[in-house]
Amino acid sequence: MNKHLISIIWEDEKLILLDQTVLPNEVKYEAYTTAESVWDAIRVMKVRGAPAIGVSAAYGLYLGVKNHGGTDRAGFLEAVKKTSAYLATSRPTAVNLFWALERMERVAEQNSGLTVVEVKDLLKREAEAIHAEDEQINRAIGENLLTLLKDGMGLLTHCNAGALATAKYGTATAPMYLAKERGWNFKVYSDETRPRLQGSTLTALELHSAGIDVTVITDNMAAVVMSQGKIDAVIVGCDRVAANGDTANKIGTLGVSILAKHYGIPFYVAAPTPTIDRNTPDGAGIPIEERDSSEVTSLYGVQTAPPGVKAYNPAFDVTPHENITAIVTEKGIVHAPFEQNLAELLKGQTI
Ligand SMILES: CSC[C@@H](O)[C@@H](O)C(=O)COP(=O)(O)O
Repeated sequence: MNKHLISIIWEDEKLILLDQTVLPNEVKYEAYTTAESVWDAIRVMKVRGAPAIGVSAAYGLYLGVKNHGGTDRAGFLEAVKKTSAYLATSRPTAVNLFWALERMERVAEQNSGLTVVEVKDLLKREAEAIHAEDEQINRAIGENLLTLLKDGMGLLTHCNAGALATAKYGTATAPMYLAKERGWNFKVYSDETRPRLQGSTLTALELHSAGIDVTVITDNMAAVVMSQGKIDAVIVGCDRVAANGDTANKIGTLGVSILAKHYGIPFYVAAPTPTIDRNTPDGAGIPIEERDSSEVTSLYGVQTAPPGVKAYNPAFDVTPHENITAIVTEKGIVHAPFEQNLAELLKGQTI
């Protein structure tokens, strides 16, 4: 991965984020030192992608309480909960946000016997751990995905479940980076992914700059490349996997899954276990973010639909588990029956 394209850096008590809204034209890093500014970076998608949102929120929580004055432990715990609840309102669909915040809150709760200064330090270390673990998780997902793939295959991906969406490697892109290390050559097709263009501005950028063979297509070309036999497997990321395997991911993923089923192409979901939400029984319970309609009616500030026309902009859709060939986690590959096999995979995991 190009060193200039690291999405999250923690340095000198500052969260440094690569502004993903100006890629691929500009590589701009900004430093964040408050929970409010981190909330805003998540909301406007300067940082985006489920794991990256979780990591950023964890640092945001620490930044939000690190200057809390006084030594009153109950007051400090209250501040942690308040900051966590606030950061949780930044975006609704990626469960990693809530998972990371809950993990941070637990550290404060379970160590309430320590001094405020000590708990602050533990919170910082927990955010750093969440950040570091994400890289290991993604590498393991990549290794597991590689067992399902062969050198020379054509792969299709949607949105950006890449290194930019995570600490490193990405989830859906992890096997692509690992294959490159091994001298394998995949031919990757990246859906452009309207309305925010994560596929062309982010996935194509990071794969292309890593020397991986990537071809951008507009979303409405996925069917034709499949019909031409160019795609051997689809690999996508996820924002939340329900207990029965139904998977929320970037808008358009549902359509890609239907196409893959039609053409008999395996459809793999790359899923870190923190993205699996055992408290949501099925896809109908996953909150779907609806973003401003201007994302649909304009592109880079240029109006592309009649002013005043209605537009609908759900940011995610849910792929039913029937369309999924396998959910590939860092702990192993899960096939149907998903409900049973996901529960088995996560047995004993507390959070
Ligand atoms: C490893 S990232 C997985 C998902 O978060 C990704 O595919 C996606 O849908 C990102 O949506 P975004 O709206 O860009 O945050």
